[in-house]
Amino acid sequence: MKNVPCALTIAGTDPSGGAGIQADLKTFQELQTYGMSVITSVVAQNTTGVTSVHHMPINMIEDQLEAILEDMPIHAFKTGMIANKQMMEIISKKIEKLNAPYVMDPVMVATSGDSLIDKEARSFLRESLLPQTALVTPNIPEAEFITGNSIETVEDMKDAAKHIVDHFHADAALIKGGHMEGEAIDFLYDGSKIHTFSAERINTKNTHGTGCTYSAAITSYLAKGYSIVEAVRHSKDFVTVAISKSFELGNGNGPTNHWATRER
Ligand SMILES: Nc1ncnc2c1ncn2[C@@H]1O[C@H](COP(=O)(O)OP(=O)(O)OP(=O)(O)O)[C@@H](O)[C@H]1O
Ligand SMILES: Cc1ncc(COP(=O)(O)O)c(N)n1
Repeated sequence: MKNVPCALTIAGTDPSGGAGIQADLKTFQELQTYGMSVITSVVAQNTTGVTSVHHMPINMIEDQLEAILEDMPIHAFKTGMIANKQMMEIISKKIEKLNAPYVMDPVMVATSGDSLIDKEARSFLRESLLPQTALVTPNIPEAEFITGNSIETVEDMKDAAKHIVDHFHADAALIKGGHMEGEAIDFLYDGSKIHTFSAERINTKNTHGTGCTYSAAITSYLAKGYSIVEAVRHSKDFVTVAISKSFELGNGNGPTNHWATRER
């Protein structure tokens, strides 16, 4: 079979299968996109939190990227957890060669509250990687860090989306409202217009990996050639169904159900 959409994730791992590389590959597979992965860090974690982290040596990250670049087509790619500035520098150097829409999930802190990237990396992400993105998908605390402004209302969320595009030169910004009260409402600014995506809030604690799953779904749709607005629209449905049918597994925040859309 030729002309299969191919998507790449560059991220950390989750052996419990709900977040990181594992969530991304499950999502790519569900959306019939050929999935590939570059591992930045091996993270010992589960639904209750992170116990330890082992960072890949920088040359291993570079070699993994080169192995794919030399041999495989890439129609869209995403980044998740990139723990330090040295990793970001090597990824930044390859973006031109990757030559495909870049979706950044600016992962900083896990649902469990554990910090996943260091302070220097947060600044590098904002100053150097963000301007190269087709879309960035911060949750509220991440958007607050990027803009330096506090976000309390939906108007603040819309302002943050505009601020990220206008000042940090992402092509588009999607501010996710999972951490707000009430409706699960997200705002996308694409440089010309604010688009609103909303869903009823599902009463569950099982939200481990929602951000990873959402950005992986968007990457799949971009690999298939959808516009940013249509990719976000379909992915919002995908993540909402995955949360509504989430698994009661583990003792902490359980994982979402990546195959839920199939059964609808
Ligand atoms: N309880 C919920 N019910 C319905 N939708 C939700 C719920 N929680 C989060 N969402 C939606 O899930 C998507 C991910 O949003 P969220 O703000 O939780 O991202 P995140 O914080 O990056 O995720 P994570 O929890 O994986 O770190 C968004 O579309 C958000 O609106
Ligand atoms: C490797 C990795 N990447 C990202 C997350 C964030 O996901 P969540 O906030 O849902 O735990 C995570 N826990 N682990």
